[in-house]
Amino acid sequence: MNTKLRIRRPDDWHLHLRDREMLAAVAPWSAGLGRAIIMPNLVPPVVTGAEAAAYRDRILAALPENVTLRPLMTLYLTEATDPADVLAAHAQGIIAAVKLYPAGATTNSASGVRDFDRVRPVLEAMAGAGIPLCVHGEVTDPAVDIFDREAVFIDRVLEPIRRATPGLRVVMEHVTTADGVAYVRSGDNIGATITTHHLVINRNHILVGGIRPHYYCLPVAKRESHRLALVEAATSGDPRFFTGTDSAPHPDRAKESACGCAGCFTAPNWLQICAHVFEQAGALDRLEGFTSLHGAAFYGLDPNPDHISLVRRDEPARWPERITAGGETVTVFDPGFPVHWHIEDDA
Ligand SMILES: NC(=O)N[C@@H](CC(=O)O)C(=O)O
Ligand SMILES: [Zn+2]
Ligand SMILES: [Zn+2]
Repeated sequence: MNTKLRIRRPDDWHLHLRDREMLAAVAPWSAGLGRAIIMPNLVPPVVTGAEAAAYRDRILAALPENVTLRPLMTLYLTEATDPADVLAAHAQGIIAAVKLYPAGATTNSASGVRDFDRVRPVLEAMAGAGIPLCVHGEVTDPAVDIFDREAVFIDRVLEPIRRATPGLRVVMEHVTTADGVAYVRSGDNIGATITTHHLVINRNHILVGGIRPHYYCLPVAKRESHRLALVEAATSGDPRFFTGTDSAPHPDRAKESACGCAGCFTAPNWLQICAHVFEQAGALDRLEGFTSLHGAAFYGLDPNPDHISLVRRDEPARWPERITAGGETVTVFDPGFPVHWHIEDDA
């Protein structure tokens, strides 16, 4: 039997589109979105309003014609960021948010923040203007176990920042722990994105039976009890939790390596997989909130005006195992089970 679910066109509140050949190869896979928050961790990073405007133009040029995707740009916060530039870029509609990477926490984060006191004037300006701060929430202290870095970040960095900057709107990006979920639920002016892959894999998927580089991302997937907390949060209907795929393409050569880099490429199949997760949780009626309503509300935007349909069919949905980008291949995230949800664009 076919089941059809019609929902507002989804948005993605955490997306890596990269640049040059990779941008050209991956952008069409996100063309069905309404809006996407575009991450600024290019090499070199997108630091100024002018750089964000130029990057937005490169993204628009890489998209097929007549697509709906509206890229919402972000600035990469550095210790040298000028509050006036952030405010001007926001006032001109160039940026929707600012991204905080603790220096060294993840891919291309070397220019991130080491001393959080040095960005206080920017954060205060953002709080005053209502500009959200998107946070990669992991400490980089080598003494902290990698599986504890999100929980420790909340106590050592995030809570002090939020106390010192009342009114600052914060998105805890790609939350991966029950601690993160509980923290988001405990406060005001805070939301969280949850990725599709963290809804379906736990740390065993990365390590049991051999090292699976295509399941390695940051924050690293945690134990099963945390995955269950993420599924509960995503499917609960709580508007503080919304989709951020963190689709993060890397060449297979860079992932299948003695020191493989972090990131899962989920743009081609994240929505189909999300429908599966919500179906399994008996929460299909809450899928639209998670993919299409809660994030827009957090960012003060209306839902997209148009709709798509998700149709459950007996035959599994298909997507390529890998795509090519320039001379490289990029492996598409494999959920490890058949997914029967297919997308139909109603636009
Ligand atoms: N999530 C990842 O594992 N990687 C992201 C960076 C990030 O979002 O932390 C990337 O840019 O590759
Ligand atoms: Zn991150
Ligand atoms: Zn990311």
